[in-house]
Amino acid sequence: MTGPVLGVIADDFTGATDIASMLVRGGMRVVQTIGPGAVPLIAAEADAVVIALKTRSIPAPEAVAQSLAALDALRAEKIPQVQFKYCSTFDSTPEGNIAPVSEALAAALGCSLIPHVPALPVNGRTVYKGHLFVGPALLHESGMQAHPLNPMTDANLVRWLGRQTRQRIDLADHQLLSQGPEALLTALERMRQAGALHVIGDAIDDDALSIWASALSDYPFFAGGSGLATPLASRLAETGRFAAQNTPPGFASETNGNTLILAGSCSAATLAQIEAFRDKGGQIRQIEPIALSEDPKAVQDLIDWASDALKSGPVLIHGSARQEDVAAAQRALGVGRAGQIVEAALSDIARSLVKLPQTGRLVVAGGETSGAVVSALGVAALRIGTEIDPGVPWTLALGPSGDRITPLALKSGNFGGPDFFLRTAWGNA
Ligand SMILES: Nc1ncnc2c1ncn2[C@@H]1O[C@H](COP(=O)(O)OP(=O)(O)OP(=O)(O)O)[C@@H](O)[C@H]1O
Ligand SMILES: O=C(O)[C@@H](O)C(=O)CO
Repeated sequence: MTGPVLGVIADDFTGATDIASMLVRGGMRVVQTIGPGAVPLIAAEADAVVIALKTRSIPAPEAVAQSLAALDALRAEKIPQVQFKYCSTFDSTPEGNIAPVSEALAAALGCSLIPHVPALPVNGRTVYKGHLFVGPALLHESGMQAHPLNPMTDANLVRWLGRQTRQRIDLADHQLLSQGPEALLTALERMRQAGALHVIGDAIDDDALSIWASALSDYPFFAGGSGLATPLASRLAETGRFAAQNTPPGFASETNGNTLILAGSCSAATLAQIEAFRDKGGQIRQIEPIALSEDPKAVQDLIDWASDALKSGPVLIHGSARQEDVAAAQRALGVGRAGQIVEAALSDIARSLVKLPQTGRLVVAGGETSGAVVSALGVAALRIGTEIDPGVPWTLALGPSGDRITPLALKSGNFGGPDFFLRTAWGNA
């Protein structure tokens, strides 16, 4: 029982912290690295290593190259089991990147079957007969059909993945799962022998995920969301692969100073969390990309305001805006530039404020936003601590030589309850 038993390659930053948190729930000590560079530095202290990449929306050949480099880092640590983690809403386009990346990783590992388990029931993402639901709605009627980068216009995952590959795709459906892990394993082997490379897995609840976890506990490679992580970790502990721990570190309470929240996500969940913070009388400012593009000094003004405001309480700064305001900014500046202006401003604010004694901890909302802020702060790795809400843990951000940067929470846009910011700002998180 030495060294990590599971390695994860995640296609975005908040998705990486999501699965890292789910593995902690299952009793694992988990570290997350930003890219593969810090893996040799930190892997030895963990049961699972999660490598965060930013490959979800880049061209497939680049995503494949970066994912293979991450796999090399995991193999150098002799980690026996690997998951490719993608979004529980299967975020991808007809070009990829789920099929190209998973196929390249499977080939490098000598695996001829790729089980996919995207479901995350705790956050409402379930798969039935190969169709992905978000809460009560089919994926393509859930709002995801209007996603700016990867509009998800078909809930049938076998069909959707089929647009990304010529390989055969089979379905392991709910009825098969109900026969238990042995029957599932036998069926997977039969599908492999019949020529399938990919198998989309149903899972409508945590019981189904436990069956998947039992069936896959000896599989060297599989792909999917973070839902499988807790039951898999429990299964690996039960079978003696690592010694489970029950008390993850609570990094947020280790510092004085107030919470700084930076939000770039424009998701419904994040907008509601911002309103709850405002209703509670929290100190709050909005940044607007059009105004910023005309007055670059505005960022410094905000930094000056926030460094003072943080002395008396938590602060929230958001680019996040309603769809019509985002659309207006995108029309004026272009989609890419509008986003970059917000990301650059939030990154500058984080860089300036994080080192002040009045800043006790940092919360960032949104995957792209988190990627920008984490890069600006020079974060190389995160130790994963207690869970705030499903898929969102407190972490301790470390620099390239293991130096402490700040307690940090990275929140996927749609994750967290309405009081998420309140709890990170005023405690009980
Ligand atoms: N007012 C605004 N106008 C235009 N773009 C904005 C505005 N506010 C934020 N943005 C941009 O919108 C994008 C939001 O993406 P991000 O990945 O951070 O959130 P998300 O998609 O909700 O999160 P996740 O990927 O975790 O689901 C960022 O690039 C951000 O800079
Ligand atoms: O799987 C999820 O839903 C999240 O971890 C994520 O990747 C959101 O972008």
